[in-house]
Amino acid sequence: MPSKTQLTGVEVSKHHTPSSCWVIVHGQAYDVTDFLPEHPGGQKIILKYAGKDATEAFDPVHPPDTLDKYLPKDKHLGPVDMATVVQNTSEQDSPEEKERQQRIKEMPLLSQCFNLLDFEAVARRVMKKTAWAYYSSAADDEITVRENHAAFHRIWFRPRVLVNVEQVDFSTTMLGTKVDIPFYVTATALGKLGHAEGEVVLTRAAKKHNVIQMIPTLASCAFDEIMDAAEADQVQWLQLYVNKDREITKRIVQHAERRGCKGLFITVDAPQLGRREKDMRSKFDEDEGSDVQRGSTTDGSQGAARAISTFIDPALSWDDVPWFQGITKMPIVLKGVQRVEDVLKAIEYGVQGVVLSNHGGRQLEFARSAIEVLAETMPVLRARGLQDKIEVYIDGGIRRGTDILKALCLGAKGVGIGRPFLYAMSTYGLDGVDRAMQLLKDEMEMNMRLIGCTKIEELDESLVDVRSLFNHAAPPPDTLAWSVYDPLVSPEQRLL
Ligand SMILES: Cc1cc2c(cc1C)[n+](S(=O)(=O)[O-])c1c(=O)[nH]c(=O)nc-1n2C[C@H](O)[C@H](O)[C@H](O)COP(=O)(O)O
Repeated sequence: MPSKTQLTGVEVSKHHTPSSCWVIVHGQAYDVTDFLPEHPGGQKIILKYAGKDATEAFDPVHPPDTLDKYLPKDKHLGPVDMATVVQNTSEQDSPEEKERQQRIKEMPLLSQCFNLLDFEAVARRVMKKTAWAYYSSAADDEITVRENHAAFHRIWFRPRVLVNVEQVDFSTTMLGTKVDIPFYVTATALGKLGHAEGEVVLTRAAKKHNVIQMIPTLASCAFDEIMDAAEADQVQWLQLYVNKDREITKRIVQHAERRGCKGLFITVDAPQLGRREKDMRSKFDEDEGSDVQRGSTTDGSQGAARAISTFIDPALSWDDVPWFQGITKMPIVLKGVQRVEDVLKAIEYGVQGVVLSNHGGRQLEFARSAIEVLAETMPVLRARGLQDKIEVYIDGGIRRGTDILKALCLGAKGVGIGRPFLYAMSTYGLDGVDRAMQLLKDEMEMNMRLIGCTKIEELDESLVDVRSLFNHAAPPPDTLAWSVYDPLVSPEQRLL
């Protein structure tokens, strides 16, 4: 029997309309009637769970403290006797979900994943449709996301031989922090779409391998939750989407600095989030809204991306850089720079670093790969004696130790890796991310030996052949167009 102070499922279920809307989250009932018009993810998603348990839809995209932060105390109605709540099992009972559960049972052993793409193959088979769509999607025809990977295959090595490579050390520093290997976990939003614990899984793996984690603005976990999950000396950076309301941005940046973040990565390639059609197609439910910052309404029908990003300020410009330098002492890095002219400008403005990046192909379609922009940039900086004035990182399409080595030979300080760690987390949890990072370490050690180097400082452009890198003769296949192309004369007609 429910205790006197507990609400029952029947009582909550009576409040399922826009004029009286209660939901249950983590066993607590909330009156969200007045909040409906303010919900950044739109009203529909909440009304879909009106009078019901909304926990499963709520968790992937809202940090746990969201309701405490945004809902007045008098709307917190108290505990619900969950034994009296009728759970919505329609999705679990669907044939698709049953098939997915079967594929999960048949997953390969973790030890059978030998490279980062193996995790992607498993993720594609076992992840929920919405989660796979959000993580894997990229802009428009997904040409750039494939170019990010393909560009590395247009670079060949010129290895040294007869070098004593018995002792190999690929540790380095990033913004002054010593790391065991020159990659970091880059910012990727909505970690709980792939794993119930979200970004804190990446925090734990980053600690184990002494690499840096970049905390996303749009994380599923609360920022403080991710900082608290780090161990004493573990270094984390903050990735920032700049809010139209600069007071909110200032609060976020100064809080991150107080908590000990060691770098501010301002995302500059997303004045508006790109058009990611896989994400849109997966009918991202407007109500899975997101922990967007206040003051914006969203159009959930555009998939997760649009539903979580209308707070981002498209007016952000170079004029804002001095303002940021005035509100924080953290090193400032511009994430999403895509041409050498802007790297030179970043040096003029005195920022400490840039990430050459096209956002994993999720933003401007036909943006060039970061490795190609790197190969364009570093010779110009060296010619002007500016190569030590700024730390240059790249991300996008890095899947092998050799990709990391090519980037460092061309002058990168380090690289960011996104999707592979999401897929490893979504399939095998912490063990998956741990193995993914170890695989990269093993590949780095072997390939450092094979190119005849023992330390990061020895990696230079003489070790790579980039003659075909700038040759776009064969861009990634335009699969979408070719799949629907209707030739003027069909092959059968041609035979007549
Ligand atoms: C895969 C992924 C990437 C996202 C990402 C979410 C996902 C699922 N999100 S997004 O929702 O807005 O697009 C972010 C983000 O929050 N902020 C950001 O700066 N970059 C974001 N990125 C881009 C990311 O930081 C790297 O630039 C990109 O992932 C590198 O490419 P790979 O995935 O191939 O390693």
